[in-house]
Amino acid sequence: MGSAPATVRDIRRAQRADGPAAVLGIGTANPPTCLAQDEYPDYYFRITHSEHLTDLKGKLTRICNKSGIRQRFVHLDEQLLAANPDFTDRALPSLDARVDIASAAVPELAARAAAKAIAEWGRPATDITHLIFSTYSGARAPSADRRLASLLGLSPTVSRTVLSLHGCYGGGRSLQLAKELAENNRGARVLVACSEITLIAFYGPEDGCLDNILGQAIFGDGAGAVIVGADPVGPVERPLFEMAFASQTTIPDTEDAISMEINKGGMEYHISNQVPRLVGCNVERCLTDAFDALGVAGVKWNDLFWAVHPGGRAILDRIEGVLGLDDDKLAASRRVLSEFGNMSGTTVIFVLDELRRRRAAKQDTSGEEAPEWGVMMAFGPGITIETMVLHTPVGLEGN
Ligand SMILES: CC(=O)CC(=O)SCCNC(=O)CCNC(=O)[C@H](O)C(C)(C)COP(=O)(O)OP(=O)(O)OC[C@H]1O[C@@H](n2cnc3c(N)ncnc32)[C@H](O)[C@@H]1OP(=O)(O)O
Repeated sequence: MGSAPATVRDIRRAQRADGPAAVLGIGTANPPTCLAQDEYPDYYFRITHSEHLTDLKGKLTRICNKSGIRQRFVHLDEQLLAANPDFTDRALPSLDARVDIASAAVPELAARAAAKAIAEWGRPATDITHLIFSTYSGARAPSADRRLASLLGLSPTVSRTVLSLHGCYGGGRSLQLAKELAENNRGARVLVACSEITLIAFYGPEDGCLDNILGQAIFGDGAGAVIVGADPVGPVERPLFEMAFASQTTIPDTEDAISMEINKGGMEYHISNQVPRLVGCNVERCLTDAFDALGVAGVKWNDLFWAVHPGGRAILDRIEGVLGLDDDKLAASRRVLSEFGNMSGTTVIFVLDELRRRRAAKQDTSGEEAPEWGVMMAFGPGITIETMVLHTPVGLEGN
């Protein structure tokens, strides 16, 4: 190997970044059709020709009223449904048509979010070295990551990875993987893109299928993108959140609590009504383990900032209760739930975006310092809990 002696250890050291991975840009996007939550039961039962199922409509109305959601955005509008009437009946083989639509729409939505993240980051898209794409709508190869790379004009040497069917922890998982890539590859710039459209799992109401009624009440469509990299190059790159520690925990004996399955009629899912309790019983242990790993004891949860996946209003209530959080601590999560619903893995990226805006606004209006340390958490099938300890560089405008 040439004249200079180099050990594998030296090479390894030179390959790694010096500092922690950080979020360098965030972007989000939604499809244009906006549905008001208080009108949704009428809308859904009308477009699925199911007005006669009055008990189910009553149930959907009750859940919508308690969901903490004001509005959601969806790709599947009335016109698209009229062109694909089979989508209302999950017994019909509509998967091909759904996959056709999703294969175009999912990367296009991701591209809109990614363009915003790249613009905030400030460097050309061709400087992106890695791409991690997460979606529950993927059922083809080459898949949405390949299409997104083309839409954005990424380099042909970009290293691509797809995460499929991770559901609501897809965003958390992608960000942890991005952290590992950025810290282990000096100079790496990782684009994380999550894009979810509920079209793959849309069907009409059926007696005995209450999971669908819950899903109809809470899920929405959206895409989120984040640029992650270590050792930011100033003055162009400005770290929004540094990623201090990340872990994944699986709650034992909960395989059946949240599940998703692709069938001939689209994706079906099950969400146990025990999910808020199961998540609530396990979050504190995940947090304590994370801070123990950092060698920090006795953390007061109210001294942190919080970016929690708003899977449902009851999940946020439960977490707030078990951790004794002040009223405003989950405000970013509640706001995203209210304005967009649960967009599965994408949602936590919207929460990070909302959180940094709130922090900047607070600093501008009151001059009050927001907490320096915080936590991001996301939950999904498994039940899997993703935990990440975040740090905001002090004195940076916009943090
Ligand atoms: C997909 C992924 O990977 C990850 C995810 O995020 S999965 C989704 C996670 N989200 C959840 O699990 C939802 C959490 N639950 C909630 O937010 C709330 O329970 C809720 C908004 C659904 C209802 O609010 P609430 O305060 O519990 O009201 P409550 O009056 O007790 O219940 C209202 C109705 O919801 C129903 N309900 C609650 N959880 C349900 C569930 N998991 N499935 C079906 N119905 C459910 C109740 O049975 C009740 O029905 P009735 O009115 O007929 O009695």
